[in-house]
Amino acid sequence: MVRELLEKARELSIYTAYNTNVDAIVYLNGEMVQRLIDEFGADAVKKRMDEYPREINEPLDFVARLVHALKTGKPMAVPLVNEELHTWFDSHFEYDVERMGGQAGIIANLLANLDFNRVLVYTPHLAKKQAMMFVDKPNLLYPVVEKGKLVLKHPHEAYRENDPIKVNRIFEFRAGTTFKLGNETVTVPFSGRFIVSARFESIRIYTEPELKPFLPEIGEMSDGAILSGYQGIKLRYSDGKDANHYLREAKKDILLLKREKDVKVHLEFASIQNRELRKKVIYNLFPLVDSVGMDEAEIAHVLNALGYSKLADRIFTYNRIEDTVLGGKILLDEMNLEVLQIHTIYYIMYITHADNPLSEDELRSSLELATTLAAARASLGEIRSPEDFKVGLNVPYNERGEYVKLRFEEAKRRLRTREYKVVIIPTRLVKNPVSTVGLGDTISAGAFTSYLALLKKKGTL
Ligand SMILES: Nc1ncnc2c1ncn2[C@@H]1O[C@H](COP(=O)(O)OP(=O)(O)O)[C@@H](O)[C@H]1O
Ligand SMILES: O=P(O)(O)OC[C@H]1O[C@](O)(CO)[C@@H](O)[C@@H]1O
Ligand SMILES: [Mg+2]
Repeated sequence: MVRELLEKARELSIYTAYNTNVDAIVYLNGEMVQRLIDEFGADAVKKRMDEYPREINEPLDFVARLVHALKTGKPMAVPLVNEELHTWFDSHFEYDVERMGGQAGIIANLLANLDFNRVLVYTPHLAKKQAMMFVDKPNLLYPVVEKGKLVLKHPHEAYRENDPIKVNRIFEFRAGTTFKLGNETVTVPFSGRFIVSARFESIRIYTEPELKPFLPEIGEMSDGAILSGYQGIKLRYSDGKDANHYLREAKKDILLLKREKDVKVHLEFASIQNRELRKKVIYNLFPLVDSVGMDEAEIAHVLNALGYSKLADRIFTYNRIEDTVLGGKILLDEMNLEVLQIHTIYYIMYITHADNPLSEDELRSSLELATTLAAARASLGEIRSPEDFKVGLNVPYNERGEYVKLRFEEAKRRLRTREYKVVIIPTRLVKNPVSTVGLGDTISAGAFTSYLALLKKKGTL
């Protein structure tokens, strides 16, 4: 069933924008964390953890937020705003791997390798190094404007020498890693990643003015669009531009994509530390898109920005299904989304209104496809061909799978869910993943494209 669904999804053409970067990955072990804590002293680290810096301005901010992420085992991302820290990072870490990062980049490579009909990827900054991180597949194209016309080229042929390049540092951590924080012994509860996201002036999230008039044409030639990277917008820039400017442009982009045809748009949410910016992204963009995807830390942050701080704290601390369903319902209704997808370490959930054309079984099969793809990527590091999907089918559901289903049935009984379709599946969880960064993007790409394929089968796309 999921295999056939993947076949169907592969017939689609997808547009994806905006963010790409280089992910420089470090695999953390206990000694490395211990050295960092010892360098600054446990007391200083704890004090800074209490202050909870939302940006990385100096090394101690990084160590404090990293240790906090390790204690909770939650996927977190914190912006690096001080360019001078590159030297500090480079003197402290050797990068084990460099690979394509950014939702748009990861999703483009994934869908291209799965042999989708066509994957059109747009990123406003395409330096040669970045371009070369795109896979060499003929179905992967980048839009350029030549002599007033839209031309589609492979990213390898479309790079611009002088474009800036953005490097994010990814710290992969594994469940069971231990270290001491003063008298306390910390054991990392879940595997995941901590992202130090580069946030510098030179990187902007937008569509170049020459390309913008072609967005309706791009929308028309696509079955769906997956947009992400808004977390990279800064509140203010030294040239006087601000987040309001970029968000207004982002809204125009979505409306332009939908102008000739109501192409379905999925927004992949990512962590936004700054509450003001988070709120702006949610209020400006969520009402314009059809589908949103995010992880458990992100739904908690979103609900917090919408004023549901108690519920947000509960989700962040306990990750209870009942709270996530409640939070999901609130978000679906307040933003009037068609579909909301939440991925967590133990389960993935869809929430739609009751009039969604897909049945609960169909929605579940879309999530099955998503977790199977993520399991394949976690096992292999990369999905290089449609055949790799099979690897995911051999990964068992996580050990809490039955418990997840039980708690979900309980939650459904307790909460009013008649006006909604809520479905949940346990994740297929790889014990020793090659890496975890990008697994959420993989889930969302698999979920959204299979959702579209199912709509198409029903004649409602
Ligand atoms: N070891 C693993 N095996 C399979 N799936 C995993 C594994 N670890 C995490 N996942 C899935 O990946 C998701 C991570 O998503 P997210 O936090 O959005 O990551 P990213 O933003 O880096 O893509 C988790 O919610 C979980 O469903
Ligand atoms: O917020 P940024 O800096 O665009 O980075 C997004 C990060 O999220 C990922 O796309 C994973 O979801 C990473 O590859 C990347 O480093
Ligand atoms: Mg994510």
